[in-house]
Amino acid sequence: MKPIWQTLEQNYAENKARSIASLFDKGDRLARFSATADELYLDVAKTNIDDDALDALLALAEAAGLAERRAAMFAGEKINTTEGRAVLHTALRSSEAAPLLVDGRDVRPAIAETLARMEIFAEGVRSGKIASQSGAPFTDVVNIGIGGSDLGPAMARLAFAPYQDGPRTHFISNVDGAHARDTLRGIDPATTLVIVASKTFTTIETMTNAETVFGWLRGALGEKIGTHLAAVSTAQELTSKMGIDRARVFGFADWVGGRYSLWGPVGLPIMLAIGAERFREFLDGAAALDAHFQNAPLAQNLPVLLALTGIWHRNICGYDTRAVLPYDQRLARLPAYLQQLDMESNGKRVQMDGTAVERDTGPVVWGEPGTNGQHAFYQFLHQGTDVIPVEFLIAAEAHEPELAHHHDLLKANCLAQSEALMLGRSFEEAKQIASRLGFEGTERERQAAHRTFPGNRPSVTLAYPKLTPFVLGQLIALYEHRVFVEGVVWKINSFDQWGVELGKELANALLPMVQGDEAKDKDPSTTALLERLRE
Ligand SMILES: O=P(O)(O)OC[C@H]1O[C@H](O)[C@H](O)[C@@H](O)[C@@H]1O
Repeated sequence: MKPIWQTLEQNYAENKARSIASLFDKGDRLARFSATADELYLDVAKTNIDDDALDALLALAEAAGLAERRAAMFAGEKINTTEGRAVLHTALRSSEAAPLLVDGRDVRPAIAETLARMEIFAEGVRSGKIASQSGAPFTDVVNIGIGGSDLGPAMARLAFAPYQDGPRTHFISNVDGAHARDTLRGIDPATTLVIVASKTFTTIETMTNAETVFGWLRGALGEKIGTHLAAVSTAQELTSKMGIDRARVFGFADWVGGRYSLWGPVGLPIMLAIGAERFREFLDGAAALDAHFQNAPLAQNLPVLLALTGIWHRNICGYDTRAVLPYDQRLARLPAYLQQLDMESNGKRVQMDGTAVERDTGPVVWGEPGTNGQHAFYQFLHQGTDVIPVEFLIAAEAHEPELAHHHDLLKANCLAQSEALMLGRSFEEAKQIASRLGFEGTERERQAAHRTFPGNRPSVTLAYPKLTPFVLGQLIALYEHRVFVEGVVWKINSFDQWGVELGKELANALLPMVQGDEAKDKDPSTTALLERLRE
């Protein structure tokens, strides 16, 4: 593998200062540096990756055994080796019939049965057949969950606003009582359905919020609140302990990672909001991308191209972060969703075999919708001392035909930003601008320096016809597989998350001290903070 990394490093060392725009002079760059998968179009041409570098990156993926690892994942092999689990979120959206065995048992019947139960429940609630205690239809759904049991449906809820024809959906995740209090304000408990979503059903934030929200329901409905409850979990026995009727519990298996779980019961709030048919379209989009990932040649494979671009920027160029900038207000929560998907999956420092990683792994992922970001941090993107590779997302068409002029502005801005990042503005051009503004002599030079854009800053663009359920399904699956491919090249386990455990343990130990016990065995900084935070 070494020579491939060296080839890439050498390529970059020789071409670091080359203009990205000049790469378009040679041959049909776009034919190689763009690809489509059903409704998605990916353009990675505005990067400093040339033909030789792309060849080497593709060789890197091959040498890492990508094809075998991919086959192992889809076949249900236990590739999450620290937890001894298969990784089969793809099975939740698959319509294939051939048996898929985990520990010798076909997992497909249970998936189909749960999806059918979810559909009956969701359509029952939406039609009013499954109603509140008083018989009135449910008007609101409150989902209580955190991390993977929150971010997916919360992100999709915004994305699917134009399709929302069911009850309103609300999300309580943070253990901060303010989240529960502010979310419940203005909602009527008499017509609210509460879903407790937790893979493990032990997460302290979710259990605490559930007790609080149950109390809120009891205050309005009396002790019997069962008709207002549902649960989503892998731990069915724990849901019964909380008094949730088995018929209202939607289970899934431990081979669905929390941050990969919105395709199954964790997606129940989405199904309630947009209906079973639209939810199936969402699954179909993801399944289409799964098929593309498995079958398209690596050089035209969207997740592979996106991952290799990520590896180039992270490992070869040394960029620490990547910005995801959706020019789509309804994808406002996509960056937060991707932070968990990407950073919890690939924020790792040891390889599968327990030895230290050889290269930097996942970058910081962050972002905000365009055009809002333009008026906040884009200054940094264009003229800051760090280079930040950017990923733009844009739809050809909006859901508001009567506001088409808004969408035209959105598109023009998105394209302008990738162009400006790549082309920049030379000192010479800036001097002409300064002249036109009336500056002369050294003041003209000084003003021009501030108005110069270095350019040569890379970006990729994902374009799609319209933000439909099918397209969102494709998009999310694309990012999932991108994370997978990067993880394979880095030889890490993208499916565990041991890094979240220590804080949880220490919080348990600190709770009694926060509540008044003497601070014991704590460093002076923590002890002083404990004193200060006591009410
Ligand atoms: O769904 P739950 O079991 O409640 O877990 C919620 C979240 O908490 C954990 O700490 C993990 O880091 C996340 O991956 C998970 O999604």
